[in-house]
Amino acid sequence: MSSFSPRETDAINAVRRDVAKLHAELVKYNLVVWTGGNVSGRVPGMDLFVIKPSGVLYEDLTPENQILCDLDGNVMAGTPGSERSPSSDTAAHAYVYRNMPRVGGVVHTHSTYATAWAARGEAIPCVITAMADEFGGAIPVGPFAIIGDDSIGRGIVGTLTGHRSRAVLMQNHGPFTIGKDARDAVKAAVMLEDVARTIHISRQLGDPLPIEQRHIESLFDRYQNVYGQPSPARTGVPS
Ligand SMILES: O=C(CO)[C@@H](O)[C@@H](O)COP(=O)(O)O
Repeated sequence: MSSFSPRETDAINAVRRDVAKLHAELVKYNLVVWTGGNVSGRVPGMDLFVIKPSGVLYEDLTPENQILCDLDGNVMAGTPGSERSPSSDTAAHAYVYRNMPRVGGVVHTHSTYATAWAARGEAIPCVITAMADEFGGAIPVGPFAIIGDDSIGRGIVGTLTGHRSRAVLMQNHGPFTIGKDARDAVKAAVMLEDVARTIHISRQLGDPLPIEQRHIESLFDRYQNVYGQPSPARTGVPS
């Protein structure tokens, strides 16, 4: 039986709420069919993460039936949801959290266009400014890996460590995305599918034109550091 302080319990429950709610975004943006995707979130300050239960329909997901795991992917006994099996990809998510300490969220989908690129084992070239903004360059391909052990996680970490992209196309399988938190990882999955579709269509019409690296650099820097509303970190003003 796991026991946590009130502060730890609050932190866990906040991630449970976020992760449960964020699965609806996968449906909203047509990134999944049936139960074919998953979201997880690291619990800040704890060696724990929350992930969806395997095979449960998105409309049935609640904060209480999310599953709390340690960074080895073991379910924390006696915690809400622990009576169910965690996502099939729990080992992959856990491997990412163990080996990429700045990652706070992981998402996996089989979104159509990104998965079509993954089936070809082809990186998505950075030929539109939206990709430069969000990913800072091409979307890389990770190795073919069978679900069930650390293989997929090793492929994600091996591909994305030191890479600006928050998305990787696991060959013959589909996209995995990472972020500073679960919401950021979901955003990466949404934006990935959008650029995968656009560039696929462009390729049907001809050869897309490359963007000079210096322009990719300036676009990425602007989007990551200027775009949107001033953040408290930049202004010190609480939101
Ligand atoms: O890709 C796969 C299986 O190959 C899984 O991620 C997908 O079916 C979702 O499984 P879970 O419901 O998260 O266990």
